[in-house]
Order: sequence, then C-alpha cells, then structure tokens
Amino acid sequence: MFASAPLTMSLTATDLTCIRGDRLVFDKAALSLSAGQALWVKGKNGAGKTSLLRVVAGLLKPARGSVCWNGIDIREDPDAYQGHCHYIGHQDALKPVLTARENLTFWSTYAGVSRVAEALEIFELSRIADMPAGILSAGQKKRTNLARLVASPAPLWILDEPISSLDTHYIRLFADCLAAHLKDGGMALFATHQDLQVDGVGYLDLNGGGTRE
Ligand SMILES: Nc1ncnc2c1ncn2[C@@H]1O[C@H](COP(=O)(O)OP(=O)(O)OP(=O)(O)O)[C@@H](O)[C@H]1O
Repeated sequence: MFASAPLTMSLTATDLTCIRGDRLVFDKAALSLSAGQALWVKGKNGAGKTSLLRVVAGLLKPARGSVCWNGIDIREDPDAYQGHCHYIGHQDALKPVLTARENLTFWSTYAGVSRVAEALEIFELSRIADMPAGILSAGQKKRTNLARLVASPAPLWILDEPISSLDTHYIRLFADCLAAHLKDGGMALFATHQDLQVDGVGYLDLNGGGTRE
C-alpha cells in the first residue's frame, strides 16, 4: 500500500486561525481524518479554503493552532510529513518543456517510487504522454497533475479544485480514483465548487468560520 506509512494514520488540526494581510480569514478551525476518510472543505469565494489547505499542507503558517500527523506537530519534522502528503494546488506544477511522461517521472523519482506507466494509463494520458506539457489543453494539464497521485503514492491527498477543467468523464474517473484511494486506507482533504459524487465524504464549512458539520 503506502511505503513507509505506519499502519494507523491520523491527521488532526486544532484551533487553526489564519490571518492574511490584515484580515482574519478563519478562526478556531478544526478537523480530523483517519485512514479511509475524506473531508470536503466548503465555503464561498474568499472564505479561506485555499488558505486552510495550504496551512494543513504546511505551506502557510497559521497565526494560531497546530496540524499534527500521527500525533506529531508537522513543524517538528516537515520533511517526513511532506513524504506522506501530496498537495495539488490551483496552479499546475508542470515544467512546460518536459513531456507529461517526463514530468511524472521527475515527480516520482523525487518521491522514490515509480508508477508512471500505471498513472498515465489510469488518467488516460498514454496518447499524449510524449507531448510537451506546455502545449497540453487545460484539462490534459490537470489530468497530468492528478496523475502524480498515482505515479508516486502518498497516504494523504490535499487537493485544491482537483476537478476544474475536467469534463464529466474525467470527473467520474477522478471520483473513482479518490474512492479507490480511500478504500486502500488513504485520506483526502479537498476543496471544489463543482459537484463530486464520492460516498462517505465529510464536510468542513468555512462560511461559519471552520466548524465541522
Ligand atoms: N497572499 C495573500 N495576501 C493577502 N491576502 C490573501 C492572500 N491570499 C489570499 N488572501 C485573502 O485571503 C482570503 C481567503 O482566500 P482563499 O484563497 O483562501 O479563499 P478561497 O475560499 O479559496 O476562495 P475561492 O473560492 O475564491 O478560491 C481572501 O480574502 C483573499 O483575498
């Protein structure tokens, strides 16, 4: 399953406060996830979804509160945490001169695991695998980014708008991929304004400041 991951995994965040510029974005947000669970972060534009995902990914420092992976504050060993976590944000993380295959190989080599061929197949990228990423369509770029989730598996997925630019076929494909990840004992925290059908997902509503429903 997930190399080097402990049998029991947990992600907890408590009392998170985020201030951006001089604005309080959210206050006292809390969440918890264990193996097989997913949480959908909801909220209107500007409610702080991206900010929360970046805080939980360890990319943005909260004004207060903490994020713990298996009970240990992620600030204690950020490198170890990054090894268990895939963050895919709004922006694509592709080098435009490298092909889709080369981009995936770069990421999976960096992570020390290589399931590139499987990732290309699952996200139906084989036909365009050897085209430079810079000339791919928005949806093809998005699928190449998402294929990193399979090319170098990690137990925790943190995904910001993972299905933007995808047509209904690929939204379904992603939903199946997410469901398989959860069935396999993975976890996911994500935000999307679009409709995504995945069973057993919990919700975190930031409109009220970060209270879990
Ligand atoms: N780098 C920054 N500096 C200052 N303020 C910022 C910065 N980035 C975001 N903000 C502000 O933080 C607030 C939350 O932004 P965030 O992107 O987290 O919201 P969001 O819920 O993801 O929005 P959307 O649904 O529009 O993507 C917004 O008011 C935004 O203007």
